[in-house]
Amino acid sequence: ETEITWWHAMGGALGDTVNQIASDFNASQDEYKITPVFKGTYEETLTAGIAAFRAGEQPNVMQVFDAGAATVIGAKGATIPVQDLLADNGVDFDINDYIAGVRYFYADSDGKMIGMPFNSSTPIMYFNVQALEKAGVSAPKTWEEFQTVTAPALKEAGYTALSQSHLPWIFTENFHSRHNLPFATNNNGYDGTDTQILVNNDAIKAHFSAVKDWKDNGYFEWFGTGWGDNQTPFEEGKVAMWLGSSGSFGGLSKKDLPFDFSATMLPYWEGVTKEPTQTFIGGASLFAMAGHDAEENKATAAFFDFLTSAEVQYFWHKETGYVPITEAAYEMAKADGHYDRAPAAEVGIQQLSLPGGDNTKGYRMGFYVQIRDVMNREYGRILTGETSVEDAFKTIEDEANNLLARFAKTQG
Ligand SMILES: O=P(O)(O)OC[C@H](O)CO
Repeated sequence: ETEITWWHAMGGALGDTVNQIASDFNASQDEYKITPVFKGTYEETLTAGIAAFRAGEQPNVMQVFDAGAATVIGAKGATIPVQDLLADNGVDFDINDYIAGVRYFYADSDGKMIGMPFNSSTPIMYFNVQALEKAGVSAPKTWEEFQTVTAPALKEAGYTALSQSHLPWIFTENFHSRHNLPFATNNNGYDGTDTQILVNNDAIKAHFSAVKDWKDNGYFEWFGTGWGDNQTPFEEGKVAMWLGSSGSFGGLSKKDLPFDFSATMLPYWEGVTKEPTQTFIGGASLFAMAGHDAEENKATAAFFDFLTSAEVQYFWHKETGYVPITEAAYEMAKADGHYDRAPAAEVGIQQLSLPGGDNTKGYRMGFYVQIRDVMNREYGRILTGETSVEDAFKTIEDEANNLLARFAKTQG
């Protein structure tokens, strides 16, 4: 039996599902055994993986989140492109089996898939059904509706209207995609590494000015950069609407919440666009780390083959809320009546399937994890009144461009 390891960042209910998939794989055959190891947050898992690679102790499979993708894809020799791994080990692979939104996010500039899409999500709006009923409103489609109708009514009914769990992901990266606005030069970073960020623009500055006003009016609360810090007040029924990941659906469903919840698409600014576009995938993918022998690589390929089967993908989607990454798994979910039973479970994939544009496929920027740190620091300073929106975005632009220039140098 060949043993392989899988480092991941899936805690709580997600971790239970990861363990279940690993056990099912191990039980499905007797040649290979995979051991999943929880390594903490996405950031901690990436840091641990890079350190392990430098020490020659890397796992066979490493989960890398969206923000770390450019860095890992750019680290030549650190991973085996998944498309090569599968072909070398006789596993059928057709990129067109994957839904359009996930096909090229973890691919190189030639369209070769480098990372195996695994947990693909998108940010959506969850809401407390009874809170909205009490306030006599429905979930807003636009931010204009939010600030003029929904939030004042919810405040009157005794609720903070909104919280969110990831300002860079939801209010920055997907803000640009939802409004089809360019986020970086070079085709949002996909066409080269001499890229500059385009985050210092009027639309997002107006958005953050509005968010600060909402906070000052008691319509919005920011509980810090921690994901759970912002989700918990929603679960407790204090905050009526919460922007989180479609991958939070399963965890919320398994909790005994004191209200019914549902979900809808991420609002947009009608003043910015009358034709809102799709968001792009978040979450993470699995990379096959280089430096292992042929038998272990064969085991990794077998595991990826198992993982991407329609049955396993549908199980993962149903349990967690991460979107089905293959057309076959999506069809299986529909045929099984999953969305008849839980309509909110389809919101993520529906939002990913809205009309797209030139700027809706995400971004490719190296050292982006550090760029998010700069954003989080500056956004926190905006919300606590320590800096102005204007100064914060100038700082983010300058520091991000310095990081991008440093990354470009590492790429030769
Ligand atoms: O919470 P997830 O897994 O949907 O990931 C959200 C973001 O994409 C993380 O960068």
